[in-house]
Amino acid sequence: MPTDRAEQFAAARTLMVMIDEMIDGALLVDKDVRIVWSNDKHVWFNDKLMAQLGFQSPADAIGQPVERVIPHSRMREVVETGRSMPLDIMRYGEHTLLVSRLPLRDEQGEVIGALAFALKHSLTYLRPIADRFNKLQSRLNRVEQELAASRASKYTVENLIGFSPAMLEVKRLVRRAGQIRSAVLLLGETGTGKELVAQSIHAGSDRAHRPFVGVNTAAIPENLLEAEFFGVAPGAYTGAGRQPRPGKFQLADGGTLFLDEIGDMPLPLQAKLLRALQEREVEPLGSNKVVKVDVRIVAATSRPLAEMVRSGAFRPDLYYRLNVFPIQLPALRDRRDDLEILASLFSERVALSLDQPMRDLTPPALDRLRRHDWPGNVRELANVVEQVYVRTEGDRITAEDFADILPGAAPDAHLGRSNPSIAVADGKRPLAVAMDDLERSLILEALAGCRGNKLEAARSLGLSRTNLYAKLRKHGIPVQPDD
Ligand SMILES: Nc1ncnc2c1ncn2[C@@H]1O[C@H](COP(=O)(O)OP(=O)(O)OP(=O)(O)O)[C@@H](O)[C@H]1O
Repeated sequence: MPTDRAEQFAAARTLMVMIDEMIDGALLVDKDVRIVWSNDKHVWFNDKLMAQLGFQSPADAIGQPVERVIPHSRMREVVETGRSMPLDIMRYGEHTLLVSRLPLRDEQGEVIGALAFALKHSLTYLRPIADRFNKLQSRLNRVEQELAASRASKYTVENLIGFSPAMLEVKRLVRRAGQIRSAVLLLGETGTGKELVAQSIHAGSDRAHRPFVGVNTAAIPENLLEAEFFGVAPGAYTGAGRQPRPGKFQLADGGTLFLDEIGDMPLPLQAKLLRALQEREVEPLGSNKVVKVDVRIVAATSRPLAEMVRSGAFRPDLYYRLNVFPIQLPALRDRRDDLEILASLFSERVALSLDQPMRDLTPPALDRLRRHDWPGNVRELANVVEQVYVRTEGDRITAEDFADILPGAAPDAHLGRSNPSIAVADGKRPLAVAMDDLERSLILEALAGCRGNKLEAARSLGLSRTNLYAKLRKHGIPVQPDD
C-alpha cells in the first residue's frame, strides 16, 4: 500500500489512466444531480446529440440536470438511495452502453454526488448479451406500438348508424363533444351505443392519436377497483411485483378515459375519483408519490344517476363534475325509423362473418321488428338477426323467422312453458313484481339453455355481460367465483 501522499496521488493517477483507457465516457454529478464534469471522450456529449438536445457545445451541459442530457439516466436514483449500480445496460442515441454508477460520499459518509462510467468498445466480449438485449428491446418497442394502436379507438361518428331525428341529434352532440375538452356523461339504456359514442368522441377530438382506454366499473371486483384505476407501486402488497403497474389513468395519459357503468362505482372510490379529476393527479396504491395525469373523461351509465344523487348513492360533487356535457342516447323503441337500416347492416355483417349470402328483410319482417319493444336495444337487434341466420334457412328474412326468437312473439305460450306461475298475470300483483319475476325466469331459462355459460346467456338475452351480472345480483342468482 502506498504510504505518502505523492505515492497515493501517483496510484490514483495510474488507476484513472487505466480506467480512462477502458471507458468511453465518464460523468460526475453533484448532490443535486447536476453535471459537474465529464471526460473528454464525450460518449454522452457528441456534437450531433448535443445539437439534437439544443446545446451549442458540450460545455453547455455542465450545470444541467443530468436527465436534460441523458434522458434515461438513473444517476438520480444512485444519489437519492446511495446505492451503486455496478452493471446496467442503457440505450443512448444509437448506442447500447454498459454503464456502472457509483455514489460519491464525503468523509462523514454523506452522498455528495455520483460517478458513472460507460463502456462501449469493451463490450465485444458482452456482444451476445448486448445483441440479445437489442433484439428484446426492439421487440418490446414493436409490442408497445401495437398496444398503442390497439388502444386507439376503433369507431368514429360515421359508425353511428341511424337517421332518425333523435340519432341525428346524438351525432351533432358527438361532433360538438369532440371539439371541447370538458367531461361528457353518456346516459342511456344498455345496448344504446354508449361505448360506440365514447369512441367516436375520442376519434373526433384532438386526442385521437393518443390512447382511448375504457374501464368498466361494474365488471371489476370492488377490492381491485382502486388498483385498476390508479395503479400499484412496486411491492405495495404481497405479490404486487417489483415493477410498478400503471392504472387506467396513467395508460390513458394524453388521451381519453372511458368510465363505463360509472353508477356502479362504490362511494369511497367516488371520492378518490373526484380528487383525481380535480387535482389532475393520481396516487398509485402503496405509494406516497403522486403522478400527474392528463386525461379527458367520458363517463357512461344506464342507471338513473340524478336519482342516485338524490338517494345518496352517488356523490353530487362527482355528478356535477361529470355531467358537464350530457348526451342522452335514445332507446331503439324511440327511434324505430332506424330499425330498417340497422337490421340490414347487421344482416350484412352476419352474412359476411358466416360466409353466407346476405338475406334481405321482407316488409312483414320489418313490420314485426317495429312492433317489438327492444329492451336490449341495438345489441338485442344484432343478436336477433344473428339468431335468424343460425336457426333458419332461406334467402330472405321473413316475419315467421322471428317466431321462436323474439320473446314477445307468443307471450302466453312462452310464459306457460318456462314458468306457469308467471302466466298468472291476474291483476293481483303489481306489474313491476310480475315483470321482475318474468325477467328472473327468462334469465334462469337462458342460463339453463347455455349450461350456465354467462357470456352465451347474455348474448341470447340481448344483454351485455355486465348487465347480466347486474341482473344476477339483483335477483340473487348465485354467481360462481370462477365466472
Ligand atoms: N347507432 C349505432 N350504430 C351501429 N351500431 C350500434 C349503434 N348503437 C349501438 N350499436 C351496436 O350495438 C352494440 C352495443 O353497443 P354499445 O356496447 O356501444 O352499447 P352500450 O350502451 O355501451 O351498452 P352497455 O351499457 O350494455 O355496455 C355494439 O355492437 C354496437 O356496435
